[in-house]
Amino acid sequence: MRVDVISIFPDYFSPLDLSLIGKARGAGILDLSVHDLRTWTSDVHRTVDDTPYGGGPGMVMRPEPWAAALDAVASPAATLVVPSPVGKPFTQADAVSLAALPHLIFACGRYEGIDQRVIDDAATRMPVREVSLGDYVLFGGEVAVIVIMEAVTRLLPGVLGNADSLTEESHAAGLLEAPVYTKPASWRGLDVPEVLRSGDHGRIARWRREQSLLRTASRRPDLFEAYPAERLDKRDRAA
Ligand SMILES: Nc1ccc2ncsc2c1
Repeated sequence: MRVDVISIFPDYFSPLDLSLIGKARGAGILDLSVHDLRTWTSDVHRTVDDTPYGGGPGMVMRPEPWAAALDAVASPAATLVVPSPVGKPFTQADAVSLAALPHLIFACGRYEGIDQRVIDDAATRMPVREVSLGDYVLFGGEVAVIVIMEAVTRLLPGVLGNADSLTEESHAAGLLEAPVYTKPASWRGLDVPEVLRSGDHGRIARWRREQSLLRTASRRPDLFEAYPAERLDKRDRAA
Protein backbone atom coordinates (compact mmCIF):
# COMPACT_ATOMS: atom_id res chain seq x y z
CA MET A 1 0.00 0.00 0.00
CA ARG A 2 1.19 3.47 -0.94
CA VAL A 3 0.40 6.32 1.48
CA ASP A 4 1.18 10.03 1.05
CA VAL A 5 0.61 12.40 3.95
CA ILE A 6 0.57 16.17 3.37
CA SER A 7 0.93 18.45 6.40
CA ILE A 8 2.52 21.72 7.54
CA PHE A 9 3.91 19.70 10.46
CA PRO A 10 5.63 16.69 8.82
CA ASP A 11 7.61 16.00 12.03
CA TYR A 12 4.30 15.00 13.68
CA PHE A 13 4.62 11.70 11.83
CA SER A 14 7.86 10.41 13.33
CA PRO A 15 5.75 7.95 15.40
CA LEU A 16 5.06 6.20 12.09
CA ASP A 17 8.71 5.11 12.05
CA LEU A 18 8.14 3.07 15.20
CA SER A 19 6.80 -0.35 16.13
CA LEU A 20 4.77 -2.39 13.68
CA ILE A 21 4.18 0.50 11.28
CA GLY A 22 7.93 1.02 11.09
CA LYS A 23 8.39 -2.71 10.47
CA ALA A 24 5.70 -2.65 7.76
CA ARG A 25 7.61 0.16 6.05
CA GLY A 26 10.87 -1.74 6.36
CA ALA A 27 9.26 -4.89 4.94
CA GLY A 28 7.90 -3.01 1.96
CA ILE A 29 4.29 -3.68 3.01
CA LEU A 30 3.71 0.06 3.48
CA ASP A 31 5.23 2.71 1.21
CA LEU A 32 4.72 5.88 3.29
CA SER A 33 5.84 9.36 2.27
CA VAL A 34 5.28 12.50 4.37
CA HIS A 35 5.28 15.86 2.57
CA ASP A 36 5.52 19.44 3.85
CA LEU A 37 2.67 21.45 2.30
CA ARG A 38 4.94 24.52 2.23
CA THR A 39 6.95 22.76 -0.49
CA TRP A 40 4.20 23.90 -2.83
CA THR A 41 4.07 27.55 -1.79
CA SER A 42 5.55 30.18 -4.08
CA ASP A 43 5.96 33.27 -1.88
CA VAL A 44 8.93 34.18 0.26
CA HIS A 45 6.92 33.65 3.45
CA ARG A 46 5.68 30.23 2.26
CA THR A 47 2.11 31.27 3.09
CA VAL A 48 -0.48 28.48 3.45
CA ASP A 49 -3.41 30.39 4.97
CA ASP A 50 -5.48 33.54 4.62
CA THR A 51 -8.50 35.26 6.20
CA PRO A 52 -11.93 33.62 5.71
CA TYR A 53 -14.42 35.07 3.21
CA GLY A 54 -17.53 36.14 5.09
CA GLY A 55 -15.47 37.02 8.17
CA GLY A 56 -15.21 35.00 11.34
CA PRO A 57 -12.36 33.87 13.56
CA GLY A 58 -9.11 32.25 12.52
CA MET A 59 -7.61 31.53 9.12
CA VAL A 60 -8.42 29.18 6.24
CA MET A 61 -5.87 27.10 4.30
CA ARG A 62 -5.36 28.51 0.79
CA PRO A 63 -6.35 26.33 -2.19
CA GLU A 64 -3.27 26.87 -4.39
CA PRO A 65 -0.65 25.02 -2.31
CA TRP A 66 -3.06 22.16 -1.68
CA ALA A 67 -3.93 21.82 -5.37
CA ALA A 68 -0.22 21.73 -6.33
CA ALA A 69 0.54 19.20 -3.58
CA LEU A 70 -2.33 16.89 -4.53
CA ASP A 71 -1.42 17.12 -8.21
CA ALA A 72 2.17 16.18 -7.34
CA VAL A 73 1.36 13.06 -5.28
CA ALA A 74 -1.86 11.82 -6.92
CA SER A 75 -2.00 8.61 -8.94
CA PRO A 76 -4.87 7.06 -10.91
CA ALA A 77 -5.46 4.72 -7.94
CA ALA A 78 -5.47 7.41 -5.23
CA THR A 79 -8.18 8.02 -2.64
CA LEU A 80 -8.03 11.30 -0.71
CA VAL A 81 -8.75 11.03 3.03
CA VAL A 82 -9.38 14.26 4.90
CA PRO A 83 -9.71 14.05 8.70
CA SER A 84 -12.26 16.64 9.76
CA PRO A 85 -14.69 17.37 12.61
CA VAL A 86 -17.43 17.50 9.95
CA GLY A 87 -16.54 14.13 8.43
CA LYS A 88 -18.31 10.77 8.53
CA PRO A 89 -17.59 8.91 11.80
CA PHE A 90 -14.58 6.63 11.22
CA THR A 91 -15.26 2.99 12.15
CA GLN A 92 -13.49 -0.35 11.94
CA ALA A 93 -15.42 -0.98 8.72
CA ASP A 94 -13.79 2.15 7.28
CA ALA A 95 -10.37 0.89 8.36
CA VAL A 96 -11.08 -2.40 6.59
CA SER A 97 -12.17 -0.64 3.39
CA LEU A 98 -9.19 1.74 3.40
CA ALA A 99 -6.78 -1.17 3.99
CA ALA A 100 -7.99 -2.70 0.71
CA LEU A 101 -7.08 0.38 -1.35
CA PRO A 102 -3.81 0.71 -3.28
CA HIS A 103 -3.06 4.40 -2.60
CA LEU A 104 -4.19 6.75 0.16
CA ILE A 105 -3.45 10.48 0.31
CA PHE A 106 -4.06 12.11 3.70
CA ALA A 107 -4.64 15.87 3.76
CA CYS A 108 -3.99 17.32 7.22
CA GLY A 109 -5.93 20.52 7.69
CA ARG A 110 -5.07 23.15 10.26
CA TYR A 111 -6.56 26.47 11.37
CA GLU A 112 -10.31 26.65 10.58
CA GLY A 113 -9.89 24.12 7.79
CA ILE A 114 -9.03 23.80 4.12
CA ASP A 115 -10.78 25.93 1.44
CA GLN A 116 -13.77 23.79 0.42
CA ARG A 117 -12.85 24.10 -3.26
CA VAL A 118 -9.76 21.93 -2.68
CA ILE A 119 -12.00 19.01 -1.70
CA ASP A 120 -14.58 19.76 -4.41
CA ASP A 121 -11.86 20.00 -7.09
CA ALA A 122 -10.12 16.81 -5.90
CA ALA A 123 -13.45 14.96 -5.98
CA THR A 124 -13.58 15.51 -9.76
CA ARG A 125 -10.43 13.36 -10.09
CA MET A 126 -10.47 10.85 -7.21
CA PRO A 127 -12.65 9.44 -4.41
CA VAL A 128 -12.63 11.75 -1.38
CA ARG A 129 -13.49 10.63 2.17
CA GLU A 130 -13.88 13.19 4.94
CA VAL A 131 -13.69 11.31 8.23
CA SER A 132 -14.24 12.27 11.86
CA LEU A 133 -12.66 10.42 14.79
CA GLY A 134 -15.35 11.59 17.15
CA ASP A 135 -17.35 14.55 18.37
CA TYR A 136 -14.43 16.64 19.47
CA VAL A 137 -12.04 19.07 17.78
CA LEU A 138 -8.25 18.81 17.61
CA PHE A 139 -5.72 21.43 16.51
CA GLY A 140 -5.49 19.71 13.13
CA GLY A 141 -5.72 16.47 11.23
CA GLU A 142 -2.24 15.11 12.03
CA VAL A 143 -3.13 13.13 15.16
CA ALA A 144 -6.21 11.75 13.39
CA VAL A 145 -4.01 10.52 10.53
CA ILE A 146 -1.74 8.67 12.99
CA VAL A 147 -4.80 6.96 14.50
CA ILE A 148 -6.21 6.04 11.08
CA MET A 149 -2.81 4.85 9.88
CA GLU A 150 -2.53 2.50 12.88
CA ALA A 151 -6.08 1.16 12.39
CA VAL A 152 -5.40 0.55 8.67
CA THR A 153 -1.79 -0.69 8.74
CA ARG A 154 -2.49 -3.40 11.32
CA LEU A 155 -4.98 -4.91 8.87
CA LEU A 156 -2.46 -5.22 6.04
CA PRO A 157 -1.39 -8.81 5.32
CA GLY A 158 1.90 -9.66 7.03
CA VAL A 159 1.81 -6.86 9.60
CA LEU A 160 0.31 -8.74 12.57
CA GLY A 161 2.02 -12.02 13.44
CA ASN A 162 -1.23 -13.68 14.49
CA ALA A 163 -3.98 -12.73 12.06
CA ASP A 164 -6.50 -14.61 14.25
CA SER A 165 -6.60 -11.68 16.67
CA LEU A 166 -8.06 -9.55 13.89
CA THR A 167 -11.28 -11.53 13.88
CA GLU A 168 -11.90 -11.70 17.64
CA GLU A 169 -11.00 -8.18 18.80
CA SER A 170 -13.53 -5.53 19.73
CA HIS A 171 -15.43 -3.99 16.80
CA ALA A 172 -13.92 -6.47 14.34
CA ALA A 173 -16.55 -9.03 15.34
CA GLY A 174 -19.10 -6.23 15.76
CA LEU A 175 -19.30 -6.48 19.56
CA LEU A 176 -17.02 -5.52 22.44
CA GLU A 177 -14.47 -8.16 23.37
CA ALA A 178 -14.69 -10.21 26.55
CA PRO A 179 -12.26 -9.36 29.40
CA VAL A 180 -8.81 -10.90 29.16
CA TYR A 181 -6.55 -12.34 31.89
CA THR A 182 -3.04 -13.75 32.21
CA LYS A 183 -0.83 -15.13 35.03
CA PRO A 184 -0.88 -15.11 38.02
CA ALA A 185 -4.17 -16.97 38.63
CA SER A 186 -4.64 -14.93 41.82
CA TRP A 187 -3.43 -11.36 42.18
CA ARG A 188 -4.19 -8.89 45.02
CA GLY A 189 -7.02 -11.17 46.09
CA LEU A 190 -8.54 -11.14 42.60
CA ASP A 191 -8.84 -14.51 40.87
CA VAL A 192 -8.98 -15.30 37.17
CA PRO A 193 -12.51 -16.65 36.40
CA GLU A 194 -12.39 -20.41 37.00
CA VAL A 195 -13.89 -21.15 33.58
CA LEU A 196 -10.80 -19.75 31.84
CA ARG A 197 -8.60 -22.23 33.70
CA SER A 198 -10.96 -25.17 33.17
CA GLY A 199 -9.53 -26.34 29.86
CA ASP A 200 -13.12 -26.78 28.64
CA HIS A 201 -12.89 -24.86 25.35
CA GLY A 202 -16.61 -25.05 24.63
CA ARG A 203 -17.42 -23.63 28.05
CA ILE A 204 -14.74 -20.97 27.63
CA ALA A 205 -16.14 -19.93 24.25
CA ARG A 206 -19.66 -19.67 25.71
CA TRP A 207 -18.40 -17.62 28.68
CA ARG A 208 -16.52 -15.24 26.39
CA ARG A 209 -19.57 -14.84 24.16
CA GLU A 210 -21.76 -14.08 27.18
CA GLN A 211 -19.25 -11.56 28.53
CA SER A 212 -19.02 -9.92 25.11
CA LEU A 213 -22.81 -9.59 24.88
CA LEU A 214 -23.13 -8.28 28.47
CA ARG A 215 -20.32 -5.76 27.95
CA THR A 216 -21.77 -4.57 24.68
CA ALA A 217 -25.28 -4.27 26.12
CA SER A 218 -23.93 -2.29 29.06
CA ARG A 219 -21.47 0.04 27.29
CA ARG A 220 -22.37 0.11 23.58
CA PRO A 221 -25.97 -1.04 22.96
CA ASP A 222 -25.83 0.93 19.71
CA LEU A 223 -23.57 -1.78 18.25
CA PHE A 224 -26.50 -4.22 18.27
CA GLU A 225 -28.30 -2.04 15.70
CA ALA A 226 -25.70 -2.91 13.06
CA TYR A 227 -25.15 -6.46 14.33
CA PRO A 228 -26.63 -9.17 12.08
CA ALA A 229 -29.69 -10.57 13.89
CA GLU A 230 -28.91 -14.07 12.57
CA ARG A 231 -25.68 -14.02 14.55
CA LEU A 232 -27.65 -13.54 17.77
CA ASP A 233 -29.08 -16.99 18.38
CA LYS A 234 -31.55 -17.94 21.12
CA ARG A 235 -28.71 -18.85 23.51
CA ASP A 236 -27.41 -15.29 23.14
CA ARG A 237 -30.81 -13.84 23.92
CA ALA A 238 -30.74 -15.82 27.16
CA ALA A 239 -27.47 -14.10 28.13
N1 LIG B 1 -8.31 20.30 10.17
C1 LIG B 1 -8.77 19.69 11.34
C2 LIG B 1 -9.00 20.45 12.47
C3 LIG B 1 -9.49 19.86 13.61
C4 LIG B 1 -9.73 18.49 13.65
N2 LIG B 1 -10.21 17.73 14.71
C5 LIG B 1 -10.36 16.45 14.41
S1 LIG B 1 -9.87 16.07 12.82
C6 LIG B 1 -9.48 17.73 12.50
C7 LIG B 1 -9.00 18.32 11.34
